[in-house]
Amino acid sequence: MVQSAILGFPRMGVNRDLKKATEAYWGGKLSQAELLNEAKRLRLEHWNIQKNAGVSIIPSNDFALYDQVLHHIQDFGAAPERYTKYQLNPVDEYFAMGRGLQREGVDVPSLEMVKWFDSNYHYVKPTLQDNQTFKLNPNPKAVADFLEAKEAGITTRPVLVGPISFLHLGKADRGQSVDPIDLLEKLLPIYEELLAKLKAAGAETVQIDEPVLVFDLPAKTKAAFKPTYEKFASLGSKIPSLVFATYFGDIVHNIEALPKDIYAVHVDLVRNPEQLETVVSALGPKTILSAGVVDGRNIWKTNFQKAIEKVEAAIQKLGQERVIVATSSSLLHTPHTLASEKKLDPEIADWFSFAVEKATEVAIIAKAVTEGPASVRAELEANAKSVQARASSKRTNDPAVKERQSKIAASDYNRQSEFTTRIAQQQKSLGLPLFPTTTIGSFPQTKEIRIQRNKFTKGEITAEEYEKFIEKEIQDVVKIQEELDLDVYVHGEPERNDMVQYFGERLDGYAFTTHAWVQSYGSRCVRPPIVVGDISRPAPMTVKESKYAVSISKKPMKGMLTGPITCLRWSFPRDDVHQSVQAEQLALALRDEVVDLESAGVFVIQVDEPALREGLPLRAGKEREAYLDWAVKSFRLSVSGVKDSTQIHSHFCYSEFQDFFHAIAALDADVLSIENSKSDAKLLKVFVDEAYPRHIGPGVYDIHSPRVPSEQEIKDRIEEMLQFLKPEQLWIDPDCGLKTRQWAETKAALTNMVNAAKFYRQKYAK
Ligand SMILES: CN1c2c(nc(N)[nH]c2=O)NC[C@@H]1CNc1ccc(C(=O)N[C@@H](CCC(=O)N[C@@H](CCC(=O)N[C@@H](CCC(=O)O)C(=O)O)C(=O)O)C(=O)O)cc1
Ligand SMILES: N[C@@H](CCS)C(=O)O
Ligand SMILES: [Zn+2]
Repeated sequence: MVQSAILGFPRMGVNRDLKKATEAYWGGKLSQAELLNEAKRLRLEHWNIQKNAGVSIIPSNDFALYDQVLHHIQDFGAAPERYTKYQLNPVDEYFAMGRGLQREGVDVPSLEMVKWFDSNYHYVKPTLQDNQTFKLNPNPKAVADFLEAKEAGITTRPVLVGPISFLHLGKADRGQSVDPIDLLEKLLPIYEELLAKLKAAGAETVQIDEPVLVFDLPAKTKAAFKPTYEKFASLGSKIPSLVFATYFGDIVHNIEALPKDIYAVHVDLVRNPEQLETVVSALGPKTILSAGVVDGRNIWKTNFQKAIEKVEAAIQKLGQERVIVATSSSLLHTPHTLASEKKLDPEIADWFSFAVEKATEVAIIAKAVTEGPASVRAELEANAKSVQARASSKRTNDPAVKERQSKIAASDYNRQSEFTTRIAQQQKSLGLPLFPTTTIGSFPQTKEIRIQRNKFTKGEITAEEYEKFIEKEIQDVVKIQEELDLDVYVHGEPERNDMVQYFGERLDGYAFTTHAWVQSYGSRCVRPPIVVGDISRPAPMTVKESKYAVSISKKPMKGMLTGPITCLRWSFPRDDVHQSVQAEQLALALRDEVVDLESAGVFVIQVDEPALREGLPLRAGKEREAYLDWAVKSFRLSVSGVKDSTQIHSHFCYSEFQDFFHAIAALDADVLSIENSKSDAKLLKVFVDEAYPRHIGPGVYDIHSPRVPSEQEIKDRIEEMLQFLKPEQLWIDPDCGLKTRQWAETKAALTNMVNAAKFYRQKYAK
C-alpha cells in the first residue's frame, strides 16, 4: 500500500479563526485559556479534515500560534535574555519575541522576522549568543500536540525543523559574532532528548525538515549533515524513524549530504521533478522516498496523470513499499478550502484546489498507484476533463496583450536621462530639505475603514458614499502629515484592501477570491489574487485617489503602486506560461498607470517591489541571472515612461543586498526605501563599496511592532547610517507601510522620527 502524506496544513482555520482569536487575546478581549482552547479546536478540526480525506500520514506540530520556528526557539531554551528576564508566562514571552512588548515596565522589540525561503510567509529568526546554551522545555509543544492528537484517536507524524536548518536560518544576535552552525554540538542533545520523548509518547515517525539542503551551503554546514544524521541513526529504536524532508528546490548539488541510514527522504517533485533519478540512486538500501507531487505553493488542481507518472517512475525503481505520495511542501502557503468560494465563476473554480482539496488529491493519487487507476476512475476522468478545459479555455488568451508585448522597444526600458540630470531637475521642482522625511504609503487600516469597505463590497453603501468616505480618510491623513511636518506625503492607501489584491481586482486576466486567505506572518493574512489569463489594464486603477490627494496637499504627494514582480509573486501565478511573460504583461499595465499618474499631476511615484528579492532563485547561477534580467527589465518597463523631473521611488522590505546589489542598482530608481531597522547598518556598506549615487531611505524603525521607538533610538540609527551614506543621499522613513499599526503609536513614532530628522538637518545645515 502506497501511503499518502501531508507535510503541514494551514492553521488559520476556515474563517481565519486563529487570527481572530490571537488578535482578541492581544486586545484583552479573550483570556489565554480561551485562546489556547481555540487553538486546540483548530488543530483537531484540521487533523480530522485530513483523516476524512483519506490521508494516511497526518502532521502534528505544524500548528503555531504565531510561527513554527518561534516555538522551536522557545522550546529549546533559546529565547534571548532580554525576553526571559521579565519572567512572563510562556505564551506572553512567545508573543513578545514575535511582535515585541511595551507595557507595564516591559519594553522589548521583537526578534527579526524574515521570508521563509522564496515564499510570502515570514518566520522568526533564531537569534543566538556567543555563549548560547540550550535546554529543552520539560513539556515541549511537539510532544504535547502529538499526545493531543493521540487522545483524539489520530496518530500523527510530528514535524520538527531540523537542527541544521534551525541554525542555518538563525543569526548571531546584535553585537555577537557566533557562527550559528558552530552551536550544533550543543543543540544536538536537545534534539536527541526531544526525539526520545516523542518516541516515549508513541510517535513512530517524525518529519524532520531540513529544507536548507536546497541552498548553496557553506562547506562547514554541508559537512554537518553526515555526522548529525549518523548520530541520530545510532540511537536506533530509542527515537522515532526519521523522514528527512526538503522542499522548494532540488538537492542534487548537495546529494553527498543526504543521510543514507534514514527511514525516509522527502523531495519536492513539483519544483524539481528532474531530481528524482539522482535522489533515488543516493537513497540508502531501505530508505523510503516521499514524493512531493501535489503543489504546496500554488492553487492549481493537480494534473493526476502527470503526478501518477512521477510516482510510478519512483515505484518502478523502489517498489510500492518504498514510496509515499505527498504534498511538495507544507500546505501552509495555500488557502484553506475552495468550498468557501461562492462567488468564483464555476468555469474557473473548477481549475483550483486549495488545502482541503489537496488532501483529497494525495489520497486519490496514492490509491491510484496502489490499487490501479480503475479504483479511482471517476476521479481521474473528472480531473482529466478539468485539466483539458483549462488548457483550451479562451479566457487564458488575449491576442491584444500578446501584440503589445511583441512591440516593446529597447528604449522603453530607459528613462530619458541619467540620474544626475534627473535629480537636478527633481530637486528644483520638489524643493525638498536635507534628510527628507516620508512614509512608505499606507497609514493605519482602521476597523472603521475595513467596515466601510465591507459594507461597500456587500452593497450596503453606494459607490458614492464609499468614495466620500475614502476622500475624508485622505483629508485626515493629509492633515496629520501636515501636523507631523513630514516632507513628502502619501494618501495613506485607505481604499486598498491589500497592495497586490487591490491591483489584481482591477486588472483583466485575474480571478480573485472571497475567503482564500494565506498566512503571511503572525496573525496577518493575505488573499493572493490568481493570474488565470493574459493581463491588461481596462482602466486607471489609482489615479482618482492620488489626484484628489494632490489637490488637497501643500507638499509633494507620492503616487503609490505595486511593481510587476511583487504583483506577480504575491499572486498565485499561472503555471502554464513563464513568469517572465506574466511580469511583462503586468509591467505594461503599470506603465500606463505611471504615465496617467504623471499626467494627473503626481510627480513623485513610488513603485513598490518588496518581493523582488524573494523571487531570486534560491541558488546562485544561470537561473538567478535569468530571473534578475527579466525582473529588472519589468520594473524598468513599468516606470520609464515619465519625464526626468518626475521622481521614481521604490521600496523593499528587506536589507539583504550583498548578493543582489547589481539588480537594485540596475532598477535605476531615483530613491529607494529599504527595511533596515532590525539589521546591522553595516549591511549598508555595500552602497558605499559600489559607489551607489542615488538616494536611499533605510528604515529607521520597525513597523511590525506596536512599540514606539524613542527619538534617541532613531537618532542612533541615523548616526549609524551616516557612517555609510552621504547626508545628501539619506531619506528618513520607517521600515515599511503603517497599515497594521494603530494611530496613537503611529503618530508618536513619526513625531520622534521627524524630530530626529530635524536634529540632523540642523546639524548638517551649511
Ligand atoms: C507588505 N507585506 C505584504 C505581503 N503580501 C501582500 N500581499 N501584501 C502585503 O502588504 N507580504 C509581505 C508583507 C506582509 N505584511 C502584511 C501586512 C499586513 C497584512 C494585513 O494587514 N492583512 C490583513 C488583511 C488585509 C485585507 O485584505 N483586508 C481586507 C479584508 C479585511 C477583513 O478582514 N474584513 C472583514 C470584515 C471587516 C471587519 O469587520 O473588520 C472580513 O472579511 O471578515 C480589507 O481591508 O478590505 C489582515 O487582517 O491579516 C498582511 C501582510
Ligand atoms: N506601499 C505599501 C508598501 C508595503 S511593502 C505600504 O505602505 O503598505
Ligand atoms: Zn514594505
